Amino acid sequence: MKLGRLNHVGVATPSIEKSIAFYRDVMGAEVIREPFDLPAQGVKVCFVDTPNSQIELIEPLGESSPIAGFIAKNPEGGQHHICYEVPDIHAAKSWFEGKGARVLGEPRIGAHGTLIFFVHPRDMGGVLTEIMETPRPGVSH
Ligand SMILES: CC[C@H](C(=O)O)C(=O)SCCNC(=O)CCNC(=O)[C@H](O)C(C)(C)COP(=O)(O)OP(=O)(O)OC[C@H]1O[C@@H](n2cnc3c(N)ncnc32)[C@H](O)[C@@H]1OP(=O)(O)O
Ligand SMILES: [Co+2]
Repeated sequence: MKLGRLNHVGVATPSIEKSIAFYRDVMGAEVIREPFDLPAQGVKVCFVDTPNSQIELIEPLGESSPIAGFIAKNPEGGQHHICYEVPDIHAAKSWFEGKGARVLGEPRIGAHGTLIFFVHPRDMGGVLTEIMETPRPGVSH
């Protein structure tokens, strides 16, 4: 497998509204997209565009949010994961499993509307890693 484009850096926050204000007023982010809920993934999401990638702000949504534990340990929030693009999500899943890495669950639809999965941080040098199928041109995400 060839290292693909860094699609986004996931940043967990207890308050997406406060984080939007930070990226707008301190970091000078021009375009702030509207936050949206991803109940199936247990997060509220807001993408902040950078010149060459995105910051994905994520806030726990619901009791069983997968980031509730992270926010409990890091009440101010913090860098949570990184996401790379791949051309074929299923081939990528087999690749990581073949390398003995723990793929967390089956591929599912992520915040860009394409299939994603996560690889356990303990198998990735301590970095929770999201793998995402590259959005198809002309398909809105
Ligand atoms: C999918 C929508 C959107 C998108 O981009 O499309 C998103 O990205 S949503 C992002 C939120 N969803 C997820 O993160 C799903 C995958 N994550 C998980 O399944 C869990 O967070 C998991 C398994 C990585 C950790 O679960 P939990 O926090 O409940 O377990 P522990 O606290 O026991 O942690 C186990 C072990 O991992 C270390 N850890 C936990 N979180 C992270 C992290 N974000 N980065 C690095 N390391 C992390 C933790 O310190 C523990 O280490 P240990 O040495 O065993 O103590
Ligand atoms: Co993500």
